[in-house]
Amino acid sequence: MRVSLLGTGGIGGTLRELLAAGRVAGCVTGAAVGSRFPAGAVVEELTGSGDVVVEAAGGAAVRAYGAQVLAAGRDLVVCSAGALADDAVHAELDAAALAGGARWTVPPGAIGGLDLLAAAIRADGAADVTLTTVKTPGALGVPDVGVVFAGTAREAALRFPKTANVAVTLGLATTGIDRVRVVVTADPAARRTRHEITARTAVGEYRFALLNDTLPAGRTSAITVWSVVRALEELAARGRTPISLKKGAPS
Ligand SMILES: NC(=O)C1=CN([C@@H]2O[C@H](COP(=O)(O)OP(=O)(O)OC[C@H]3O[C@@H](n4cnc5c(N)ncnc54)[C@H](OP(=O)(O)O)[C@@H]3O)[C@@H](O)[C@H]2O)C=CC1
Ligand SMILES: O=C([O-])CC(=O)C(=O)O
Repeated sequence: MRVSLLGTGGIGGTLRELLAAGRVAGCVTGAAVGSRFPAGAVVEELTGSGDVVVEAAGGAAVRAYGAQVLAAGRDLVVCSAGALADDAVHAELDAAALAGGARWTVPPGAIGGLDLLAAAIRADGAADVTLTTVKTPGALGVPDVGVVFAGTAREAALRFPKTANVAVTLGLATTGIDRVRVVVTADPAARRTRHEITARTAVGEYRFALLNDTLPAGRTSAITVWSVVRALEELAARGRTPISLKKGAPS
């Protein structure tokens, strides 16, 4: 499977190295496009030599190119899940995927436990899901310390468009981005990014604590790269059948 990369920063650049080194089973490098690539030629470059495109370039890139990639019949792995806090973007990707006969998916990225939570919320009864995130003020882009945000996952994505992707991913996988509660704390002493997910469901109570090393730039959890690797390997093994989550909530 040929993998094209939209974004060549922390995630995309590392993926490019892993693909070149043969570290992604069943996958080879397609195109790699950074922000200086001529905008009018991006989609052709990505789709011309890729069966699947990994977006690791930010919400604006999802909006600009995501639907075009899908409409061209190429699968899309979306890292910048925060863009999906805009329902119109979500609907646009769905429509383009239908038109192009392609699939799009959001890998778990910097969090986990979503398979269990997506199962548990299907049981009859109420479910409360909360994400508590601790990052450095620098990673969050805030001057303050302590609790800097409390609200829904959708609100978190609006407040932190570059660094609340996991909130939206959790929302999509579970009770929805308007129901999942998010608390964000800025801690200058945080040596790792901490995400804690707690869920009370009809069939049990769950707590996942994730302590992630970051990529050198200090914001993105390194595990995100490996989450994409796993998603790509599964896509390759299953002939581009999507296996990661997009929407875990029952429809
Ligand atoms: N789902 C998850 O769990 C996680 C998601 N993320 C998200 O993944 C995305 C990538 O993260 P990361 O790699 O750390 O980010 P970086 O900032 O390190 O890299 C982003 C890359 O995208 C490029 N880029 C920006 N705009 C465009 C564009 N319009 N067209 C093509 N390339 C573009 C940048 O180019 P240039 O350097 O020239 O500006 C840069 O190479 C971010 O949106 C981030 O928020 C991050 C962590 C976890
Ligand atoms: O959700 C995000 O944008 C990124 C994040 O928290 C992480 O990498 O741990």
